[in-house]
Amino acid sequence: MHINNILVVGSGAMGSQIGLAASLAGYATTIHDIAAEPLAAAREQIASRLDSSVAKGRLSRPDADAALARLSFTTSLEEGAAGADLVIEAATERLDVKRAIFAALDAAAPPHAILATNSSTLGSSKVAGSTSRPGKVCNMHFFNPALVMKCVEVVRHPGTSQETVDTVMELARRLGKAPVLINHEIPGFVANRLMGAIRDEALRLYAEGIATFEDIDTAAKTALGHPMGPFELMDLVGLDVSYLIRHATFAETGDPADLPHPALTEMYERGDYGRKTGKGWYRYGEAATAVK
Ligand SMILES: NC(=O)c1ccc[n+]([C@@H]2O[C@H](COP(=O)([O-])OP(=O)(O)OC[C@H]3O[C@@H](n4cnc5c(N)ncnc54)[C@H](O)[C@@H]3O)[C@@H](O)[C@H]2O)c1
Repeated sequence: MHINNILVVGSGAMGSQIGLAASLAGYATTIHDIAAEPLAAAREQIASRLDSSVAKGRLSRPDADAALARLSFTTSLEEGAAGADLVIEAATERLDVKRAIFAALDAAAPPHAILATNSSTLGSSKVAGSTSRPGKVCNMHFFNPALVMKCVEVVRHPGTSQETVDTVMELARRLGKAPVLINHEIPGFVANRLMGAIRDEALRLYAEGIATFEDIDTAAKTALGHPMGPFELMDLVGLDVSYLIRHATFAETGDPADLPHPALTEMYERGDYGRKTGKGWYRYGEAATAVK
């Protein structure tokens, strides 16, 4: 299926960068949000990101201007969906919100349009039933920051059609990404499960007093070539986010092994969320560099 027009729903951390990636790849792209403020902030951030790419010589001025001209912004879902061939939903991570969005998209988007969700934790089978086109629904899971990270996980639910999978994989390639296909929905998909396994082992080693968290981070970087240690990564992602994801996973699986590690719970309850609060495993100064 040929894609010309893309709608991105949600203009937050992920939606704004997914929208920019699509317009840079040449697609006429609309970004929608329920509120005008985040939409205006996204537009401003996109314009300044393009300016800085031009200043660094990574993008020509005409290409930056053309990318901005291919983007439009709207608070009307109906307006944004009307001409869309493919929608990437990147709104707040709440099932009720996403179900309502998918029902509205189903009513407003052309019958051929594919409806994908960028959700990290909700398999698309949870929203496909809100539409009359479950075969055209899947996860298209980008990583943060979406402009930079190459991986996109395309996750099919049992009813996703092969044409939908092929179209979304091809779109990801056209956005300059390296898509991976996940054949069955599983909490955390693949990349976050791998990351979770490393994080859990790091927490276990630390809690048993085998090594300090600083030394565990050092080993991950110097022996495994990871750009960041698991504790540094938890601070970057936000300990609150890690904590809430573990609870959401536990709610789905009922497996006590999926509950957050006690060290994580303790920090969450203290309000030490990592970089965003200035203290997590490490302490962060004004410039958000670790000062320990
Ligand atoms: N942040 C990450 O690292 C990350 C990584 C991969 C995937 N995701 C997924 O991306 C999605 C968005 O995450 P985010 O971090 O960008 O969140 P965010 O909070 O930065 O942005 C969400 C945006 O959605 C908007 N919104 C809320 N309800 C809406 C509605 N009904 N219609 C339209 N817009 C609505 C909000 O106003 C907000 O601007 C989530 O599903 C999340 O699981 C996030």
